[in-house]
Amino acid sequence: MKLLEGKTVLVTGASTGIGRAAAIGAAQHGADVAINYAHSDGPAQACVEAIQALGRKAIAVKGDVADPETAQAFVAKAVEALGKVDVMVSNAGICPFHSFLDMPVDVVERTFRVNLHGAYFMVQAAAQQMVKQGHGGAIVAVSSISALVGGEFQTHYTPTKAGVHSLMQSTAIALGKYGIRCNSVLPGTILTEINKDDLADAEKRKYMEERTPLGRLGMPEDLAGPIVFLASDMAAYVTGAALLVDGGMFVNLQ
Ligand SMILES: NC(=O)C1=CN([C@@H]2O[C@H](COP(=O)(O)OP(=O)(O)OC[C@H]3O[C@@H](n4cnc5c(N)ncnc54)[C@H](OP(=O)(O)O)[C@@H]3O)[C@@H](O)[C@H]2O)C=CC1
Ligand SMILES: C[C@H](O)[C@@H]1OC(=O)[C@H](O)[C@@H]1O
Repeated sequence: MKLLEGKTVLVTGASTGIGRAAAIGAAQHGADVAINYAHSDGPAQACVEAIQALGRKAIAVKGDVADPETAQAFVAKAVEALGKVDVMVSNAGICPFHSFLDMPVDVVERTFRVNLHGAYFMVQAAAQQMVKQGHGGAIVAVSSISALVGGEFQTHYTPTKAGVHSLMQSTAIALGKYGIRCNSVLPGTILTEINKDDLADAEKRKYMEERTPLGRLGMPEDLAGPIVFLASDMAAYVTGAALLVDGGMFVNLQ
C-alpha cells in the first residue's frame, strides 16, 4: 500500500542520512520529492537519481537553511517544478561535538541558526504555501531523543532539538485550523555522517549499542517509515505529537 500517492514532499538536508532515507521512502510511497542540501552536490544528485529510478519526479535545490531566504526559494522552486507542497520534512541539522566551558561563540550561533532558525523558516515557508493552496498538509520535523535528555558535548545542540519539538507543538496549534498537521520524530542514535567521528571511538559506540534494548544503533532507513506515516493520511488525527524512534534507548534507565 502506497501512503503518499499524488503528494509532493519537500525534505531539507536530504543529500545524506535521515533526510535522504526520508526522501527515498516518500518516493517509494508514491510521492514526487524536492530535496534541499547545503554542500554535498554529488550525494544530492545521487538522491535525485534514486528517486527518479523509482518513477517519481525529483529536484535538488542547494541552499543554507540558516538563511531565511533559502526557505522561500526552496518552496518556490518546488512549486515551480512539482506544482504544490503537501508535506515538509524539516530535517537539516548539524552537531559539531564540543565541550561546554570553552565553547566558541560561533559554533553555538551556527548550530542555533542551522538547526532551529532553519527549521522555523522552512516550516513557515511551507505552511504559507499550504495555506495558499487551501487543502491542508503535513509537517514532520526531525527533532531528537536529545530534546528530552542532555549530552556533555552537545550543550549547544540539545536546546535546538528541544526547540524543534516545541516548534511542532506550537505550529500544531497555529495551523490546525488550516488542516495542517505538525509532528516530530525523535531519533535515538542513528549511524550517519553527523556522528561518524564521534562513533569512531569503539568504546563509545559499544556503550551506545548496549544502552539500546533492540541491541543495535539505528540506520537512516529506520526513520523512513515513521516519517512517511506521520506525513500520510494514516495519521490524519495526529498533530502536535512526538514519536521516539530510538530502539528503546530513552526508557532504558537500568
Ligand atoms: N544521526 C543521529 O543520531 C541523529 C540525528 N538527528 C537529526 O537528524 C537530522 C539529519 O542528520 P543526519 O542524517 O544524522 O546527518 P547527516 O550529516 O547525514 O545529514 C545532514 C543533512 O543536513 C544537511 N545540512 C547540514 N547543514 C545544512 C544547512 N546549513 N543547510 C541545508 N542543509 C544542511 C546536509 O547537507 P550537506 O551534506 O549538503 O551539507 C545533510 O544532507 C539532523 O537534524 C540531526 O540533528 C536526530 C537524532 C539523532
Ligand atoms: C549526533 C548524535 O550522535 C546524535 O544526535 C542526536 O540528536 C542523538 O541524540 C545523538 O546524540
